[in-house]
Amino acid sequence: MVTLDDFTDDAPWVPATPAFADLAVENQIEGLRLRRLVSNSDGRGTLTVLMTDLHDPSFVTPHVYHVMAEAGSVRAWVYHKRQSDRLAFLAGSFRVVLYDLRPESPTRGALNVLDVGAANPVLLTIPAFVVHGVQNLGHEAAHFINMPTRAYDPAHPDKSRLDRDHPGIPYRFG
Ligand SMILES: Cc1cn([C@H]2C[C@H](O)[C@@H](COP(=O)(O)OP(=O)(O)O[C@H]3O[C@@H](C)C(=O)[C@@H](O)[C@H]3O)O2)c(=O)[nH]c1=O
Repeated sequence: MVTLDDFTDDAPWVPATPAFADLAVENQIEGLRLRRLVSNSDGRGTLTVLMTDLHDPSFVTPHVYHVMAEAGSVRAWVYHKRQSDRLAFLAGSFRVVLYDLRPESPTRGALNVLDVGAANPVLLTIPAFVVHGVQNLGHEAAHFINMPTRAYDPAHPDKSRLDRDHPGIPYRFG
């Protein structure tokens, strides 16, 4: 008869590559943050930590959701007034486009175009009022995770949208 004492405890270990290292973005929009996601892989597959309060008590989330994006699909343009988005891309091939329309921002007018996903696994923090859009560049459905800083309330959805082809934004999704 097996008992709990028959199990072996994992030994303490030190990660070879620290997760969440900050990555630089050219002409980076103020408040935008790009951090490296590190996958631990073995013969069974991979495990990737998307967020943890282990080293930073503020690095937690009240709300997590999964987005399945059809091939070629575009989610644009949108901003939030009360939350930051924290988007985890670690599979597929996505283009994230950000545009700074904040009147007081030191980077007002800046456009950032980021290609992320399996080839560039990142956690992207998008501050409130920063306009953004996400496109699945791949030829099959792909997935990303959002862990915003506030829970989504259907009674008060925090989502402000503009048509993806609006001429006022200097980017066109293909
Ligand atoms: C965000 C959210 C949406 N929903 C519902 C509302 C709607 O029926 C469906 C799709 O929601 P939306 O149209 O708001 O999601 P969408 O426009 O696809 O926005 C997504 O795309 C990227 C670019 C983002 O920036 C995120 O805000 C993410 O929500 O899911 C929830 O039930 N819970 C949630 O937390």
